[in-house]
Amino acid sequence: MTARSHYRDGGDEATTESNETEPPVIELTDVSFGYTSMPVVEDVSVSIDAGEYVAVVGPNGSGKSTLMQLLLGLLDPDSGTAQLFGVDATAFDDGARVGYVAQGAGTSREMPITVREVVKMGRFPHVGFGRLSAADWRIVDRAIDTVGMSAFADRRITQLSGGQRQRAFIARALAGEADLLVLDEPTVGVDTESVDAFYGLLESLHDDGITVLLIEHDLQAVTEHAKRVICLNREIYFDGPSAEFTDSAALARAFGTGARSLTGGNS
Ligand SMILES: Nc1ncnc2c1ncn2[C@@H]1O[C@H](COP(=O)(O)OP(=O)(O)OP(=O)(O)O)[C@@H](O)[C@H]1O
Repeated sequence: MTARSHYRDGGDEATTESNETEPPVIELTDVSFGYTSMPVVEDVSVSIDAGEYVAVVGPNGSGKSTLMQLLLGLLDPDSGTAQLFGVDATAFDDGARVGYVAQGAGTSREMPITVREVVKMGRFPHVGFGRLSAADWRIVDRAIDTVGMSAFADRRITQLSGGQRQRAFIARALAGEADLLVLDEPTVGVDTESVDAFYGLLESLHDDGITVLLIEHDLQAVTEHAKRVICLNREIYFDGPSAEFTDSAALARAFGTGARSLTGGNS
């Protein structure tokens, strides 16, 4: 039995089989980190299991991106431990299992390549830099179709809207058969009409058993869509079901007195 997502099987099965002995996808234990002697993440312990859909929220400069880099092994904790799929995050080397969509991904002008070429890169960990087989190309095209980008497959990535670019990079992760999708503020630059559709896509990937972890500034969107919320402001102020976050005192404590309600537009 495996806790890996069913996306690779064509998504026919709606649930993820779990194995009692499978380690959490992400496990941070008492992690502290500072760029200087001042910690920006302090004593953070978080465990995320396969198939969860989690949003990290917090005010500007509260350590959200730093936390993502710690759990992806891009930064080494000053103290505590960070594990990815049961392995020390900095030593983790099965990069295809993790699809990371950074903020502003694909906006560089040095990237005049098409959506299909971007998504094709998702196969490289599996085939090296060799030629893709017909089966690999089917996986690429299915990934593009899953994110609703078939009509734009030959469009240059630099000629897409913010939301379309996000979809292209999610497709690259799907082509790599990622089990974990990590997104840093994915709806920045996405027009309001497309935000719901974007969350619909994340929901369907979650239904396929993919673990979804995102940083989101839109608190309303978080409580509507993510299943679990982690509210960070150097330390964790709240970690629980998103439905319980709405009126949480933690919201006011983490964001300050101006953010007592989610309808106030604070972020
Ligand atoms: N490379 C760096 N070197 C030094 N300080 C940094 C670096 N990156 C971030 N910081 C500082 O660490 C703190 C946390 O930053 P981080 O980017 O993790 O916050 P964030 O919650 O993601 O912020 P935002 O919501 O504004 O993107 C901030 O005070 C920031 O200025």
